[in-house]
Amino acid sequence: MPKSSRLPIACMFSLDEADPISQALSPPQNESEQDKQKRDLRERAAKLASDEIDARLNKERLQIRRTPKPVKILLLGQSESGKSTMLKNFQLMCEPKAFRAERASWRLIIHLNVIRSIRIILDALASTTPSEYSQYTPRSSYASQHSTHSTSTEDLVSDLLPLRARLAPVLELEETLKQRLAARANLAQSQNMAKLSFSGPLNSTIRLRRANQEISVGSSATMQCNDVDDDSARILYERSADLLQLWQNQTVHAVLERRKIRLRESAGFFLDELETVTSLQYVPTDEHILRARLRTLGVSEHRMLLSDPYGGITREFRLYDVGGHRSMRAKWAPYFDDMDAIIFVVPISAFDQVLAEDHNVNRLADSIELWTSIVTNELLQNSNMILLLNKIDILQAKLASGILFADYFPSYGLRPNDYDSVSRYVSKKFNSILQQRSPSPRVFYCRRTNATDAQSTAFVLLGIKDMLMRYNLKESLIL
Ligand SMILES: Nc1nc2c(ncn2[C@@H]2O[C@H](COP(=O)(O)OP(=O)(O)OP(=O)(O)O)[C@@H](O)[C@H]2O)c(=O)[nH]1
Ligand SMILES: [Mg+2]
Repeated sequence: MPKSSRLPIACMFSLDEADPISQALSPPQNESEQDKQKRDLRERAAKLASDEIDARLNKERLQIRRTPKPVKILLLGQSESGKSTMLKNFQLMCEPKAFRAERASWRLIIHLNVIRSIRIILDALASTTPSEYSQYTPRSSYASQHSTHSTSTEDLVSDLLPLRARLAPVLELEETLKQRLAARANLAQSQNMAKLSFSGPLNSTIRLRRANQEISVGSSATMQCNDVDDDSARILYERSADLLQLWQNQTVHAVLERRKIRLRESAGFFLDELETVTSLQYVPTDEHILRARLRTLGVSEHRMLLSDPYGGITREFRLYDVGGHRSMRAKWAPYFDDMDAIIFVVPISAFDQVLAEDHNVNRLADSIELWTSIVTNELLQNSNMILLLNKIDILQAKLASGILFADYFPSYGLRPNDYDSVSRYVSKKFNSILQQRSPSPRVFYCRRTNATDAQSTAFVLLGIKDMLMRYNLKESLIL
């Protein structure tokens, strides 16, 4: 030990007797024996207190080091692939009470979804000339089973035109509902920015909406249905017979069929349940919430505490949901840093569709291109890649109806046009891109999902959660 360290404390800091610290640390001049003993006692007590504080700080530091890092998951994929629906499934699985507390808020969104479908129908009718109608022979099996209407031009004039006029108040409702929900979203967002609420020690969510859902929902008082919402619901209720008449009209189905508008496969489709969703007592079910369509703008962060059933360890999961529209993809990059996993959602049923933002681009081809850019990204090279081939229910229905996968992907060749072969082919395609293009070797984890089926999706998500929990725990022990 160097000699200087044996010097009295005052000497170690300064030899200058005019220095105020030296003066404060020096024993008083002419100190009596009694005062010296008192001073010694005081100094010993102070040292004891200081040692205790040090010990507590050390313990806390150790605890922080032992607490596993949060597991960070980024949901990626093109618009309408099902990212937000996957997030809803996570919430349903982890915090069902909070999820269900938001039920009432979803009613307005479902009403908006209904109005959107009605607008699509009325727009299609408006752009069809009376002479065109006479050529239509209904072919839809739905139409022939459910319709009570014939297809002549006279019927069109006597039925559809007055119907369109009667439905005008429903269309006017669209703007009112949008504005109301946007206003609430702003209010809820400012509240949520300030509020981090745990509803319990386990399986709870801190909802911190960084931004920008087109319309967001929440269970706060501001998001509850009120009298104004009841007025809108009443308009829909009063027009429900007209809505039903429109949806059951076989000319309508003939027009949609000829224009290749497949409403049943489109997002937020509720026209087959018009009576239920327009009833005054309507409260959305879990399934309806999963099927409701709400476009994401920007990025939102959702935190959940999840427990490991094997080790009883509780981990924080942070899920980031992004808007998948091409114009929003630039906002993803800041979230690439430090992600444990990417859940990449591909709407496999979209093999015969084009992007809403660019009608020259096939949606499945766009997903393949996007996947390539994600797996080759160096910032993400340490993230686990989880591929979800979603919307398998729609894929199955499409293939069964005779739509040929090979018509859109000629490389599929003469393989059977069935669900198993098509999904295996697509999965292999994504895997080969990962194996060939990833900067470092990575395991391919792929699942086929129908995100509107909560039970089967919960099973898939539980597997992902356990896998990530184990992986992340191992990583944090290495650290
Ligand atoms: N039939 C069916 N519909 C699904 C499935 N997954 C999602 N949907 C529906 O597809 C629509 C779009 O899903 P979202 O989860 O909002 O899509 P997104 O990827 O978040 O879209 P953006 O927010 O625009 O990026 C919703 O109406 C969902 O209910 C599925 O597996 N099957
Ligand atoms: Mg979304």
